[in-house]
Amino acid sequence: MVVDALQIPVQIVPIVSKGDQIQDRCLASIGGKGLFVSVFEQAIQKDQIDIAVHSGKDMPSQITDGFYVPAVLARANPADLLISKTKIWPGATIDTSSPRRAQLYTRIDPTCQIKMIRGNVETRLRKLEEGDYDGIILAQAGLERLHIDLHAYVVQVLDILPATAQGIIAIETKTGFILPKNIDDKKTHILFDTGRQLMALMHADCHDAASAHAQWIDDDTLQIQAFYQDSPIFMCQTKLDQIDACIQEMAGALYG
Ligand SMILES: NCc1[nH]cc(CCC(=O)O)c1CC(=O)O
Repeated sequence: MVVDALQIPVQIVPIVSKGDQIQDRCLASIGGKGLFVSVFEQAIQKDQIDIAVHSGKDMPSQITDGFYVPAVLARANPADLLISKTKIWPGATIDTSSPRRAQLYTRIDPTCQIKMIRGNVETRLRKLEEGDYDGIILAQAGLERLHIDLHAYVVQVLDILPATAQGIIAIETKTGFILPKNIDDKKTHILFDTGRQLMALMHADCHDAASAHAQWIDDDTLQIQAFYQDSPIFMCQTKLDQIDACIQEMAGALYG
């Protein structure tokens, strides 16, 4: 997608990050903030690559000094999906390694049992097939990008707050490097920055049961929703020039 947008000859350098090796992203127990991005930052420093392409939601809330995000792509659908073999029932066993999904799904079904399985999407779907658990929660955007065929499953769009920057692909590079073509989706970039700034103010990232999710209501109004651990979902609407005040207030209420 990024290569298409840049419209210049690009050399793709595949890099396996620690997160990929462990085959599970943002797993709280193996921790280490920015598991995904640090290896890419090292490759940029060594001039092995010019830019890194990340899933925005896997990036730490604050970017490493000396790096910046010159562009994000237009956001894909940020929804989370609940995938199961048959319609899910109260008390079902649900697979997720995301503290946010565990916290928010438990609010929908307090009798559910959360199981944290390691593995990529294929492994998880196979284990669902084999009956290791009854349901699995995954991001719609990721499933669509991987062209995973879900027609054999029951798929339900979950009414839970998505992760900060879910569905947003972000480009990272070192300060001073200018992209040969401006491919930034400005409106998505505002959502990206707003959510991440609020997460940083809450001292939270994807290892925490927390999220700050911004969306456009109209051309110059944002809606921001956020929660931290067992707090309710806080919501505010703000005009563009008041975003900062709005997230300061929300952070104060959520992370006192
Ligand atoms: N936590 C891992 C992760 N990081 C980005 C995506 C794909 C969705 C996206 O780009 O936002 C996924 C998979 C998932 O959460 O189901």
